[in-house]
Amino acid sequence: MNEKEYDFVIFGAGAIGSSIGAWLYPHYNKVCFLDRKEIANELKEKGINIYLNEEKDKIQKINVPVIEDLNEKPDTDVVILATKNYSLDAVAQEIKAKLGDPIIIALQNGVENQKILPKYFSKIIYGTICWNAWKDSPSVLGFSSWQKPEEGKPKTGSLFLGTVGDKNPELEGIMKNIVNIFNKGFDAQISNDFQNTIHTKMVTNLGNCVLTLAGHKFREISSMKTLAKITTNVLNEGVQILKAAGYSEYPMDGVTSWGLVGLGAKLPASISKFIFQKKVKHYPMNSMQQDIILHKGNQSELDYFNGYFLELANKVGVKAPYNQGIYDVCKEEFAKPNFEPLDVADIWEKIEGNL
Ligand SMILES: NC(=O)C1=CN([C@@H]2O[C@H](COP(=O)(O)OP(=O)(O)OC[C@H]3O[C@@H](n4cnc5c(N)ncnc54)[C@H](O)[C@@H]3O)[C@@H](O)[C@H]2O)C=CC1
Ligand SMILES: CC(C)(CO)C(=O)C(=O)O
Repeated sequence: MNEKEYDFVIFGAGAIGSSIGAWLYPHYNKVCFLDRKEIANELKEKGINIYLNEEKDKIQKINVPVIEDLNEKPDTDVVILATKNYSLDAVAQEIKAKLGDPIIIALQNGVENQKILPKYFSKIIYGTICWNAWKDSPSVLGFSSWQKPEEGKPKTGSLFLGTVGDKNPELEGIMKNIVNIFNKGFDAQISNDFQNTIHTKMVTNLGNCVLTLAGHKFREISSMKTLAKITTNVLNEGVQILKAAGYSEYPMDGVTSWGLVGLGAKLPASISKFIFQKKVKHYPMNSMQQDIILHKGNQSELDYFNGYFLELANKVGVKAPYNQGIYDVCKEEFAKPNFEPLDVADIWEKIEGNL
């Protein structure tokens, strides 16, 4: 096949941008990373040091090309946008001003990017990420793969790419070429049903804020049963909202299935906590825990996940008391200058009145 050789810039060398780059760059070298000065400098000096799960003894160092400004790469064909949703508008303006209208691959969780990016760009491919990654420092990256082990194949993550709206044959062709390039380094596939793909993934993201609020993995959890009960009900409401809004499930390896969510909500919490515990092992540290607890920030994607579902619930007339309660508590707690995760019993006390 006659493969087009695109020049890629990964805009945002955080957990997701760095994992994609670390998997791809050794097999396809027309890739460079862009991040803020301090992060860029550390990456230039130390490379990306990547490990799977807790296997820090098997860390792999990959030296990668890094830039601090898009003006250093005026011939960029494709920008892989791997920033959070809350940075997206400013970043889109910068790309527009410096590169015009390149091909964009948007990797955010949620659908806020579908509102923002079409204001600036005409060739947008969206992605749904099926792995969890975190940064111990700008140059040290851990990830958890959800892939079943395959003999002789290193584990990576899986990425589902798709377009939204009317199909544009040129963009579909570009997407196929990009998938072929990505497959040199990691598993990428095309989803012909992108809205259902990203909405299915977002159900899992509804739990991000619960685990952040409760400090899962960061503090003692006084009742795993209560944490499981809250999280499972938050996710189950998400499934009911999506069904009422006409979405259907798009199964992806590692992404919690709607059947399992429903079962978890139906079973007594003393049993569903075991399903919950097994599942969260896939997500050692979700992206919101990284923002709020690890990096001690007060910006998060709460509004683009639970906030979006609450708006949808309102539109389709579905009640979502768990999501509303948790959203309200997170809004208040995450805004505090020195957020400290709450005891799960206190979270329960704050939300149970509204259930
Ligand atoms: N971390 C995870 O496990 C997963 C994350 N996601 C989603 O992927 C998206 C990216 O998440 P992460 O990689 O975790 O975020 P991150 O916060 O680790 O990385 C974002 C990077 O973008 C950089 N950045 C932001 N604005 C910039 C600017 N103006 N100029 C230069 N660099 C800039 C930041 O410095 C940071 O290094 C989010 O929407 C998240 O929800 C999806 C699945 C899993
Ligand atoms: C890994 C996962 C699914 C955890 O919820 C995620 O998407 C995130 O961290 O934002």
